[in-house]
Amino acid sequence: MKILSSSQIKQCDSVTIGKGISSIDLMERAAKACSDWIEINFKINKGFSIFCGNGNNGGDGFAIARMLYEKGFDIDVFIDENNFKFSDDSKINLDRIKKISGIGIKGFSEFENNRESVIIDALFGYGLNRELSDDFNDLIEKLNEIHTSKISIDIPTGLFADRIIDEHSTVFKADFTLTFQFYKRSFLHPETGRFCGKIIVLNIDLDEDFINGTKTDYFVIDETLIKNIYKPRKEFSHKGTYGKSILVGGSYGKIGAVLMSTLSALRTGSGLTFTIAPKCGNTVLQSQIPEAMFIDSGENHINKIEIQEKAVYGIGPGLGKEKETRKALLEFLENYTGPIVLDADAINILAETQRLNLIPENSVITPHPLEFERLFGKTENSFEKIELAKQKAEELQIFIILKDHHTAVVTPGKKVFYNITGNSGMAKGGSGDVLTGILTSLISQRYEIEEACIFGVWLHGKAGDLAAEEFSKEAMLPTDLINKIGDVFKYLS
Ligand SMILES: NC(=O)C1=CN([C@@H]2O[C@H](COP(=O)(O)OP(=O)(O)OC[C@H]3O[C@@H](n4cnc5c(N)ncnc54)[C@H](O)[C@@H]3O)[C@@H](O)[C@H]2O)[C@@H](O)CC1
Ligand SMILES: [K+]
Repeated sequence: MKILSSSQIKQCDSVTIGKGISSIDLMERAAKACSDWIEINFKINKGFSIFCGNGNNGGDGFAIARMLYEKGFDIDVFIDENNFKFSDDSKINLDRIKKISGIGIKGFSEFENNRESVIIDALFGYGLNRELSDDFNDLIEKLNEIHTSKISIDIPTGLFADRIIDEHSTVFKADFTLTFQFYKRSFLHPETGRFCGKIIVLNIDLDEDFINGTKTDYFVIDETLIKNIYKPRKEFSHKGTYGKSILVGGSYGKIGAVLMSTLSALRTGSGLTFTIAPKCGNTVLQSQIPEAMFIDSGENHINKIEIQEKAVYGIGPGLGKEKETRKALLEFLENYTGPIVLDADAINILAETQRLNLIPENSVITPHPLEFERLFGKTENSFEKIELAKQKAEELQIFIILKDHHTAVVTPGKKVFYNITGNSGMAKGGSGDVLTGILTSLISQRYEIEEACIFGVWLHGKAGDLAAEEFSKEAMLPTDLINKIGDVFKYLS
């Protein structure tokens, strides 16, 4: 799914309006999508306090008020008593509710939290273009202190669609954000996304030709995209059809890391799977994963990485940074040109030796925020981090998978794909090792690298979501996630 900027969304709204639907009817469609969703999901709540601004976001609020009232809910609407200048469509919808005697319309200052009503924020949407005034800040701070369910329409008021906010900004803190047609970038970054609660994207049939023809660097990985990428296994095939994955890692005390990568590669469908690890890992690897072949290298840490033909390497899990291991990695990179997945200590070694130029083109690196910083330096915030990642991905012609709550795949063509599967139960040592195995396996099965990255992060998160469902976020382990990979493939096929 494309992510458009606020000015592109505005244009998209205008183009849609230019092609036959009036703006007031488009607002009606948007409000209907919201009120239908609210009716289904807030059945047991009787009352709603709806805070409306003066622009079209407020207009949505007035129309939602009318529709929820018609569905039998108690409604109070609150408006800015110091500003009676409304946008045209907002004014029409305000006039419509003025005719309904059962809907109370009051000033913001008249709001008293004297009943258990759900609060709906229709103050500002994508039209916000400057910091909020003190009056709005005070109102939002007051609303944020109230313990009741809160819903934002389109965007939590105080957030901009596609940029960072000052860290002291006041923002409405929603439990649900009902947003129209597109994710907004700010929903996907940690500094701003924390205000959105659960995000519900409501389709309001904006003009498809405009959306298809609009250029953007930013995308959300959705199931439509995944279903286009996923290649079901062919019946007439053999193990050679599904490639050769070689997982390289492990050191004394950290054999589990490469074990999990290897197992993940197998569970993702790799045809032939090898592990290069030090001898101390032989017994555990061979007994835990009889399907994988073991190639030893060193006693307690890797001292050589053998080059094999037609293989895809995933290097780094549990690797350690011993002098001999560093040398082995650099030597390997000097002599190998195929795509590689580099993670964990492989990334740290490259950062410390500043040998990033050795990474073959079209390789994948999977840094978490701290590893990214070691590689490319500090940034002020996560929006800047994405921009720096785009620049580096292009410069080095590699794919950067920036691991975070919403992991982002950054391509050498400077496209950014945000992942929305996954959960905080995956914030545990070992999850990254699983991702390395999945990615290596998908690339070895001849998925295009970009597709492998997109599919890999989605699959990893989805398996994590299934593991959390069964075991809880607290108790789930990366090995539980590996055991759920099969269920994700079943879900897809
Ligand atoms: N026909 C359309 O264009 C549709 C618009 N929709 C709604 O309309 C919203 C966008 O509406 P608008 O463009 O009217 O904008 P908003 O309602 O978000 O903001 C209203 C106006 O307030 C002003 N403003 C910006 N920052 C301010 C600040 N800090 N303090 C005070 N005033 C400020 C701006 O002039 C802005 O246009 C969307 O988020 C969505 O909710 C939906 O109804 C779908 C269709
Ligand atoms: K809003």
